Amino acid sequence: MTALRTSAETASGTAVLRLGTRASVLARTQSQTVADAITAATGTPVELVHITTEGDRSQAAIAQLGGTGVFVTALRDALLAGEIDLAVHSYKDLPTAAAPGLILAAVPPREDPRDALVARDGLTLGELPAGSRIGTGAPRRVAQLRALGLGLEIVPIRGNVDTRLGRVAGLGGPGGGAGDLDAVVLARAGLSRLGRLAVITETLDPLQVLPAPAQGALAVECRTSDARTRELLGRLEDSRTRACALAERTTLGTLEAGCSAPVAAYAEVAEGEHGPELFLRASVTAIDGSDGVRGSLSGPLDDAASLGRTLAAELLDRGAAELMAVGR
Ligand SMILES: NCc1[nH]cc(CCC(=O)O)c1CC(=O)O
Repeated sequence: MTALRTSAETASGTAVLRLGTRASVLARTQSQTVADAITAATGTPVELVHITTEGDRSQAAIAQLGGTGVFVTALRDALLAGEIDLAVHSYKDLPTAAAPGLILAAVPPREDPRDALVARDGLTLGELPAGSRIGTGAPRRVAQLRALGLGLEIVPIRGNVDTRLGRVAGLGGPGGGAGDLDAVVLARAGLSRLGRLAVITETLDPLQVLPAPAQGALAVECRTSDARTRELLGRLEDSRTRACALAERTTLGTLEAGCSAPVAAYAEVAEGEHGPELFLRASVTAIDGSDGVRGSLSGPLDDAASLGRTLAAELLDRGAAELMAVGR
């Protein structure tokens, strides 16, 4: 890993916060957004430090690299070594297990968490003819797309957002990709952060395709012992986003599944009779799309974790573990 600069002070003597980021355009964009928000809220200057992770170096499928955490470990090592003061992760890429010595100091307001279809000729999912080739690498998306029964052919792909968009016929652009696919499915939030919402031909209804736990949310991490940084980062916190992500990820964790399991979960806050309530949905789908279970639950925001545990237990009762084992 390479620290571009190691200075910890500006000319005026204000302590600079060093923010570790992966080098992908999406990671740098997310990191810069958080850096700007910190500076706007606290006046503290933030500098970006580029860190290379195994997920960036290798073109192997994420599942083969050890699944959860390939994008995260190098950033966490740099935090623990004191080379950086904070790291910004896509929350959905974080392993569900806690990291000793580190704390999730802030969960900023979430982007639209839904999945998006980018198809040739402006087509929607329902308009794509049977046999159309749809690119996605996430088992959760593969399983749910197959379960729709539209006769789509799912093609495993990965790579950064531009690489994936370049595979869609007609979207290659200058020096662009092969255009060998009819469509790709990716997180709307990633396209939004990159200013590419215009390429979306359909935002997928969660009733058809439920997003990944914590999709669209960022996780800002620092050392547990670093009281100053924790205090500064606290200013970015959105407690509703944290509660939703916690409910979704507790569902995932209780199912003992990682980011490469066909598990989806989505929580929203709605006004109930006695104030805001959390409405949680989750699904587990066999990778071949042959079967699935889905459930929902609502309750107080303070009960986010227990809602996730209860919903996961219900799904396990209904055969979730057996569904996750299909095709393994
Ligand atoms: N798994 C990779 C990843 N991690 C975060 C995002 C997008 C941003 C987000 O979901 O917050 C993506 C790309 C995608 O799923 O299309």
